[in-house]
Formats: sequence, structure tokens, C-alpha cells
Amino acid sequence: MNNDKDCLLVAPSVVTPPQQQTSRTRWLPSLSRARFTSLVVIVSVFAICVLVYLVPEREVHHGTVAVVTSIAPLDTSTRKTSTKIRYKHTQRRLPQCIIIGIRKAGTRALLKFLDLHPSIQTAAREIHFFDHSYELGLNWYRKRMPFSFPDQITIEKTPAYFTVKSVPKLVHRMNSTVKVLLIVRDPFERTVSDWLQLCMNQRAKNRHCTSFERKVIDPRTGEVNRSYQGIRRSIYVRHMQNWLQWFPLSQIHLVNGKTLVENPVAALKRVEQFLGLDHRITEDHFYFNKSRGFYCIQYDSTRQKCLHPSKGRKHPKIKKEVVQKLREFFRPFNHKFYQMVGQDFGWP
Ligand SMILES: Nc1ncnc2c1ncn2[C@@H]1O[C@H](COP(=O)(O)OS(=O)(=O)O)[C@@H](OP(=O)(O)O)[C@H]1O
Repeated sequence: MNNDKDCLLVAPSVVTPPQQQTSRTRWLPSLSRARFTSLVVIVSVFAICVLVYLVPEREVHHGTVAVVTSIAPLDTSTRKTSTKIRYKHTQRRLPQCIIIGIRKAGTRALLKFLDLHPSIQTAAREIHFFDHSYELGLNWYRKRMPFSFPDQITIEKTPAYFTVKSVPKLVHRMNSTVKVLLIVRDPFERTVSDWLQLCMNQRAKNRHCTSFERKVIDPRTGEVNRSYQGIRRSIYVRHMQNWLQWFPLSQIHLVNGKTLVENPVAALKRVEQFLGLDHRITEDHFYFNKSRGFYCIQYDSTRQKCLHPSKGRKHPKIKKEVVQKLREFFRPFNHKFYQMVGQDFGWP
């Protein structure tokens, strides 16, 4: 040690006479401060690399960090993976099928019911990638997908995709062969459901909710308020036209929302066929819940599950003249839509 610069600062209590120094402490004085700092940096970088590469994958779920490992047993009858646990031979994949809407037409029921199929994995939340987060990149999107086996189909649903103009082009850019599912519902009922949803959100925040009639009818003209979002979303033919500029009709399967409510297995059978899957979702998967007025899922003899109570709300009674005005307004658009998709849904 020639000068203070070359010496490591050590507290007096830990300094021992040279003859008592152990082999552990003897090397310290010979290290310059610069060398010691470099050593610390190298060790830290090494530790970070070990953490990043040896821990298989880390995820953030609502603020909690879940370490993804491959330890838990898989239910081989359903082959259902989890977003938090990684099983051998699984990985996150971009969706090969997307439910694009229509908002309030039964998109959640469709996704939940399809998830019963052992060859399907579904993303639990609406990702809003193509309408809100596209700049975050496909890898961000992929990381939000569930783990799946190589032979499984990953499905995501974001109902806003159907009505946001820029979306079909971006979906096409990701995968021009992606399979598209579109569930449709009587536009009048959909508009009521859409308004009710927003109204409940307002009330939950102690805010005023404008009546349905005032929202859908322009008080100055007495005509249907075409600028109201709820009405614009229900003019399906316009949005469909936009999608058909990017995808052929053969790549878009339309699910009748009424059929999904009344006879889920029949609606799902067609979807299985469209996706090229075996018919695996059967009557045994469902029971009719009288108090809810909807079919719910029967997972096994002990486990049953209905959709969240926000699905299947009782609609308020709408004034007769408003119902009539809206039905008349939607009728020509509906007919154009039937022609465009080659199916008549028989909405009044
Ligand atoms: N089995 C079952 N259980 C409960 N609800 C069912 C079911 N099948 C279809 N539906 C219909 O789903 C409607 C809600 O549609 P979405 O899930 O697309 O809504 S959302 O856009 O995701 O908010 C919801 O609309 P409302 O009845 O207006 O609440 C239901 O009619």
C-alpha cells in the first residue's frame, strides 16, 4: 500500500495486524478502488444474467409477479393450461383465431364456452391490442396470450375490433390467414344492452345516467341520433364492409347470438367445424340456470359456473314509439348486412 488512493477503506474494527490477517482479508489492500468497482459491476451483471435466463418467465398479473415454472400437474382430460403456470411443451402463441365482436352480442359467453374445448386456449382478458396498444408490438401481444400446446388454437376476444376502422388491416398484417369469429345480435337489443352497460358504469361512479330514449332520439329533430356511438356500432353493414376489404367472407364465421343463448351446443358445433376441430363441446357441458335465464357451464358433477352477473341483465321497458323508430331505422341496414354475409338473421 503506497498511498491512500490504492487502499481499500476498511473500518478500524475490522483491521487486524498483518500477522493475524487471514487469506480472506489479505487480498483486499492489493486491489485498487477502480478494480474493486469493476469487480462489483461484473459480479452484478453476471447475477442479473443468471436471474433473467435461469428463471423461465416472469409475468405481471394485476400488480403481482407470478413465476412461471413447469411443476404443476396438468388436467389431461381438458388440457387446460394456466396463465401463471407453464407446462412442458407449451408456449405463448399469437392467436390463430380472434373474436372481433360485436360488443354486447355474447362475446364473453362465446369465448368461455369455446374454452371448454381441449384444443382451445383462450386469453382471459380483452387485450385491445389492435385498437389501443399496437405500437407496443407483436411480442407484447404474444406475452398476453395463454400458454398452449403446439396443436391447440389460441383465441383472443376484444369486441371493439369490429367497429374500429384501422383494426382489420393490422390484424391482416399480423396473420392474413387468421380465423375471425363475429357474434351478432339484433341491433336494437344490442343498442339497449350497450346503453345499459354504460349507464351501470356511470351509476357505479355515482354519476347521472341519461335515459335511453334521450340518448337514441335527437330532441331537436325527433329522429334517431345517428351520432350516438351505441347507434353507430349497431350499423353492422358499415363495419362488415371494412372487414371484408381485408378478409374474405369464408374466413369470417358469423355466430348467431340468439342461437348461442337458446342452444349453445348447436352454435358451438358450427364454430368447431369452422376451426377444423372435433366436436367435443356437448350438452353435458351445460345446464339451464332458471334464475339467471341462461345456460351456464357444468364443468363436472360438482363444479358449475354462470357468467358474471353483468351478463344477461334485465333490460328496461323502452317506450313503444322509440322501439318502432329504432327498428325502422335499422331495418334497411340489416337487410344490406344479410345480403353482404349471405345470411338472414330475421331481426324484426
Ligand atoms: N349464457 C349466457 N349467460 C349470460 N349472458 C349471455 C349468455 N349467452 C349470451 N349472453 C349475452 O351476452 C351479452 C353480453 O355480451 P358480451 O359478452 O359481448 O358483452 S361485452 O361486449 O363483452 O361487454 C348479454 O347481454 P345482456 O343480456 O344485454 O346483458 C347476454 O344477453
